[in-house]
Amino acid sequence: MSNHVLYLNDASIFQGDNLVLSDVSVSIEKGEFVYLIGKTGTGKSSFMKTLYGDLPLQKGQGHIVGYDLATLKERDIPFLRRKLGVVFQDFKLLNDRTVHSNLDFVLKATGWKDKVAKENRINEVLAKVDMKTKAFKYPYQLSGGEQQRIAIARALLNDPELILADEPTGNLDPQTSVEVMEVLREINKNGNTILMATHDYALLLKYPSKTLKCEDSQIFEVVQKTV
Ligand SMILES: Nc1ncnc2c1ncn2[C@@H]1O[C@H](COP(=O)(O)OP(=O)(O)OP(=O)(O)O)[C@@H](O)[C@H]1O
Repeated sequence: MSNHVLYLNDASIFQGDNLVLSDVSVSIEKGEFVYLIGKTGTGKSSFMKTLYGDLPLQKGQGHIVGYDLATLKERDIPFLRRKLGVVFQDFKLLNDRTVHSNLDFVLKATGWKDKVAKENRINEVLAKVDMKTKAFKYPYQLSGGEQQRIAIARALLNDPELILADEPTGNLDPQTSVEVMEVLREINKNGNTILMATHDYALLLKYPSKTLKCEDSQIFEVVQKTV
């Protein structure tokens, strides 16, 4: 049995008719922490969108957490997303609900009914990001770094097989970026697989790990020099 959570072979990524990436052959194994880098406009977000079903895979093979991207149906997408945790640069929390209610909303939407089980799960994920004391706060009462921790907690609710983080530190200052990165690394050490798109080369140098680069319509693995 292979340990791939993601496997693409000779895949092409399109935005409409516009070919963004071609000949994409990459794989991610269970437990890996993988960076996705590349200049602006080289296709990082398009790649991520293809992985969570926002863009169709029109050419080539792609398998992610047990789903075949080439034959993915509209009705499969919510189920695919339950097996993925997605974290965005702009957090995407619901501002009119408390942290607790943001998390409860996702649990309800993904079929959790038992009240005690929901409370336990909310407490567990908040503990993982060190935010247990902030459950009653509204997102606008939190700093950017704290909001991103909550977004990470939300991504963890359904114990995802792969976390896709699209520039999760893009809106944060350098010190807060390091703190959020420490949270992601801790989660990775505890067994979660993470693919993180970033522009933040300081983080790459500080925390070297497998790195994929988008350039000239291709994705390839780069060998990093450690410092
Ligand atoms: N909705 C869209 N419709 C058409 N073309 C798009 C769309 N979104 C992005 N593109 C194009 O696809 C290419 C890749 O964009 P993408 O956003 O994936 O790059 P990126 O590497 O994530 O950039 P950034 O680092 O700025 O977020 C660009 O040429 C962009 O203009």
